[in-house]
Amino acid sequence: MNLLEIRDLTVHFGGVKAVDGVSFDVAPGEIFAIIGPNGAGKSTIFNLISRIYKPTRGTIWFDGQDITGLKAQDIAPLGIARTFQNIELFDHSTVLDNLLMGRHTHRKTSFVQDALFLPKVRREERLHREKVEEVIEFLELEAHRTKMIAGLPYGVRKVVEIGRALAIGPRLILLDEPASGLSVEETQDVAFWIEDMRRDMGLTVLMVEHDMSLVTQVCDRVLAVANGRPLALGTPAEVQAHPDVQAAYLGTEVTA
Ligand SMILES: Nc1ncnc2c1ncn2[C@@H]1O[C@H](COP(=O)(O)OP(=O)(O)OP(=O)(O)O)[C@@H](O)[C@H]1O
Repeated sequence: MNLLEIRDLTVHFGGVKAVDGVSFDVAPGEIFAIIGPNGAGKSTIFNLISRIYKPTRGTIWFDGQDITGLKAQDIAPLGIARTFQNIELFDHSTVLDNLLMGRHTHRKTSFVQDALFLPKVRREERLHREKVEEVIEFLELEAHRTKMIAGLPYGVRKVVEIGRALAIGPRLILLDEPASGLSVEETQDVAFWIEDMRRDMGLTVLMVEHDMSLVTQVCDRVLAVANGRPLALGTPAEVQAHPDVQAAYLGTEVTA
């Protein structure tokens, strides 16, 4: 069974068909990319999956459940985490606190229990900290754990953004342009982490990315979109060679 099934996904903003009849499946353990020129509708597909936008038409199924009608806050507890193109962290909190905030979606204790700091609360708190420490170790963030986000270089903030999503403990992670603004070396680190997310954490990865060298290196399959419409679906090599994809990119910058 597929982990994610998207059927005929469509959203119109006034006269703009931002996403128009997009269908694709993502298998458990797959690393899948959505590519396309600027304004193609890639981030809008992410916003539809994470229920920030309501589709005009179409359905989204996750792990056999129709999630099309769910609220945005119900998505993370199901096991879907995401990063944002424009990093969304708390600038005046530490790396550790930002990652711990990612865990809040799992809080099972009540406000009163928290205030009294009962054994159940202490146990839960310990579990959250253990999970966050695993993420810090995985992403090699030890040197930055008590630093404020605001003072960190862009490349490190980008990694913390991935960490915040991982701290949720998802089964599916949506990465919105994980390599944008990164150096070649930093992008290579991201490539290794994405592969390790699958191998060591059993994650399924859906990403939007412009950097075709990263896509080619890590992705099993790619969906190309333009003007909200699907253009081609297949391996990175098949999609890159597709005439409609090449035509869509004509006159735009593609990093290869
Ligand atoms: N909330 C919104 N209201 C109106 N139009 C929107 C909204 N969100 C997206 N759009 C429009 O939908 C289209 C697709 O935008 P989207 O951000 O999904 O593209 P993208 O492929 O992610 O582009 P980029 O690679 O530049 O990030 C654009 O024309 C955009 O202006």
